[in-house]
Amino acid sequence: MPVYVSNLGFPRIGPRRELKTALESCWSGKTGRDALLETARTLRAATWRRQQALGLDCVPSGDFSFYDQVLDTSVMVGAIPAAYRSLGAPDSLDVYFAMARGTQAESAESGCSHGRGGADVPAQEMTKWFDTNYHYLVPEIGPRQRFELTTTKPVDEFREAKALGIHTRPVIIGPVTWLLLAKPAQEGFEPLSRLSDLLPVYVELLSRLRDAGADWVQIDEPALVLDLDDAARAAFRTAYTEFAERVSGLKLMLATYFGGLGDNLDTAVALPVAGLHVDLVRAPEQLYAVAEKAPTNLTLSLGVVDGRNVWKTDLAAVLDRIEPVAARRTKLLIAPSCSLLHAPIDLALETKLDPRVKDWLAFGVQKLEELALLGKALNNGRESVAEALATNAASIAARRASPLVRDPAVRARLASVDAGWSVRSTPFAERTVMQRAILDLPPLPTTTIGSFPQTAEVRKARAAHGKGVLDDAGYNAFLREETARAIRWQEEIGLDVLVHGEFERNDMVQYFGEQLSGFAFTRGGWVQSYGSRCVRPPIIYGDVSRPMPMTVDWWRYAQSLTPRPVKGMLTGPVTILQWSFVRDDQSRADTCRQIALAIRDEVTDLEAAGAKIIQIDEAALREGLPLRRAAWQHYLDWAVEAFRLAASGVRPETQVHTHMCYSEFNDIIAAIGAMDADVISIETARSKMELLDAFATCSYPNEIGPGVYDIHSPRVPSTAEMEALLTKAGESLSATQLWVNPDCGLKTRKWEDVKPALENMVTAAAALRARIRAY
Ligand SMILES: Nc1nc2c(c(=O)[nH]1)N[C@@H](CNc1ccc(C(=O)N[C@@H](CCC(=O)N[C@@H](CCC(=O)N[C@@H](CCC(=O)O)C(=O)O)C(=O)O)C(=O)O)cc1)CN2
Ligand code: MET
Ligand SMILES: [Zn+2]
Repeated sequence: MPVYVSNLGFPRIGPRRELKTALESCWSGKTGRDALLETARTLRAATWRRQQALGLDCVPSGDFSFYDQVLDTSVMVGAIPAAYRSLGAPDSLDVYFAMARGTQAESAESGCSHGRGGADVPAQEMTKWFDTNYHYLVPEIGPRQRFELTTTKPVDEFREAKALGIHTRPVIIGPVTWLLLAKPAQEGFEPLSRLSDLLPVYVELLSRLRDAGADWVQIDEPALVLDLDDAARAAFRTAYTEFAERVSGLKLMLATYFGGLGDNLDTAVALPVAGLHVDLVRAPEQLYAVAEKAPTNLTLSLGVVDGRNVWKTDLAAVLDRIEPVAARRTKLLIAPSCSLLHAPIDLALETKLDPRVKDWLAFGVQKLEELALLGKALNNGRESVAEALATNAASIAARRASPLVRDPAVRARLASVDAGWSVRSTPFAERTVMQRAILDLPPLPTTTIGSFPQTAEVRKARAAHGKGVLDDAGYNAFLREETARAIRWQEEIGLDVLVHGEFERNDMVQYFGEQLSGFAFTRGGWVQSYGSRCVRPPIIYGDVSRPMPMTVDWWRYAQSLTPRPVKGMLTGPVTILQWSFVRDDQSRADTCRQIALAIRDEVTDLEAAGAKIIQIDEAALREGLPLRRAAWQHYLDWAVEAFRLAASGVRPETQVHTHMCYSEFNDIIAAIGAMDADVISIETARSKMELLDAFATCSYPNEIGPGVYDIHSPRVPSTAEMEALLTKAGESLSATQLWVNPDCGLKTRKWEDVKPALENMVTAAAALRARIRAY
């Protein structure tokens, strides 16, 4: 039996972000719904045809989404909270986009929204998909949730492909993972307890897929790589036994990814499914155990090409490992480790990359080419593709031997770092006294997280500059004007600690990546982050250093305009690491330490230029946490150490801030304390300050700015709302500890929302100050 070549999912944004453009155009009312549907159909067709042309035996369908695949699943099974149901038919795009984005902002926007009547409904909560920078919309499940098949999206898309003559393997999210990702609609409730009510909907869906002609269905259960309790393991047995008993004539490929099955392996191989996909990139060591334990009639899908990174696969090394398995097993597939959702689409579009580095890379399309090649080598012998294998081997060898990846100066410097480099010279209790004397801020000082709106004008100017249409002088003058306006406005409304606004930055990671040595960056290597929002993660291919100051001139200019302190604004080493494609030839910890030294240089340069406050954002610290608890401590040790290495080169008078968003702090509060930032700002508005419990319980000693303004929504919070949140914060923390700020940066918002919101925030802080003074 041959080895089949398959894919688990392809990016849906389109090679030129066609879906982003169509979505935003529709949301803004510029184009209608039909145009959006048409773009989506065209993209799906092109994606299927392309994969078929690449020689895949197994092309996925159902991996398309207008916003998020978890939201698709929620809507499909009817998990639509009451607030959204009044906005339209449950299977309509009105309801779908309302769940994704809330409704207040769109009340003025026509195209995609009909009959909302100015409803003010917030979006569903968004959080990170496992350890990726992709966000999903969190399902909300209560005890009375009625499940019913509300859309037949997977069936529709299967038929759509079939009509084009392409027989696909539909992809759906499995019921157990979906329930484990859900949050309870009321405290103390366990969404997983609703499994038996959910299963009939899945049975109906699977039956319909079979009736439509599907023979295999890929059912994603990445939760199988997490630490699971007995109840969760039992849920897997219940669900898949039910499917085996109630759906005949359909084979399920149970897909696991982002890690090894570990102690869930016995559970997984015992499930009555026809196939099991395992991630052999994150967990290569599990190949032996999986092959050993999997019954011979279980089709194995081996994830041998990295779906989470951009490096060419060492094809000979993969063949060395797979050939012995292929010789012994008859039912075998090869695939990417996970869906290609997390990879950029096509390297061929990168015309400006250093050709030496480009030769080491494979994006989504190239990864599928690698798989096709591996399939030929396994089925027809390596000699049948000898030339292609030799070319691949040459690229792998060139990268390994390249002087581009090693910088002796960086290595020598890192070797000379001693423990003293990552400790502030003075303890916080003494630093804070010195900082207070210098900064002379009122109690409850107000500030923002850094970015101000990235308006169309700002992006256009940058695009024009990139194309050479706007020269350096013109671009700089434009950015200075934006910055000056932002500074003036912050002074006017009475913010205490100002920011320059980050207008010069395309993205908080890419901006630094473009200036650091050892990094490459792409023109079109977009990856979806959430909805229509995308990022171009830089590629770290070599040792990292900072040839020149990166932010000092912008800071200096902004500070020259005002007597109030302007924060120096940097992205921290863990976040730069986490949101880049990282080299796979050394540990993440080592790469992170190199970045930390580069940021440390920037920190000390900002201080030398006169900055009294420097913020080092570590937005991704929590998401970098390994999926398995056993690996946490090791990660936290090196991640915190890297932050401290970046932050500790300054005098005690210099105040170091950090910022984190989307963080569940309870589990990692000790590590956050160990970062020893003088001030931390965190996202707390949506959770109504619940996050602060962790800080209060551990008597967190340093200063904290709990976000009082949810920036992910265009809604303008009232003064009373923010005052109430601050009062609540004051109950768990001391007033001398508190700062007042939004949840996160304001780059995705519009000035017309930001202005009243921040004015209200300043008023709320003033009201609270007055109350404190009255005591
Ligand atoms: N890397 C990263 N990850 C993160 C965040 C983050 O800020 N950065 N924040 C959190 C939430 N995630 C987010 C991810 C993306 C965006 C975002 O706003 N992305 C922008 C792109 C940002 C960017 O790179 N902008 C470039 C390119 C802009 C662009 O599209 N230009 C046009 C032309 C310009 C025009 O005419 O409009 C083009 O190149 O085609 C720039 O400003 O220079 C978008 O999708 O719209 C926001 C939040 C978590 N993860
Ligand atoms: N300084 C950054 C900003 O304000 C921090 C964002 S965290 C995703 O945009
Ligand atoms: Zn943030």
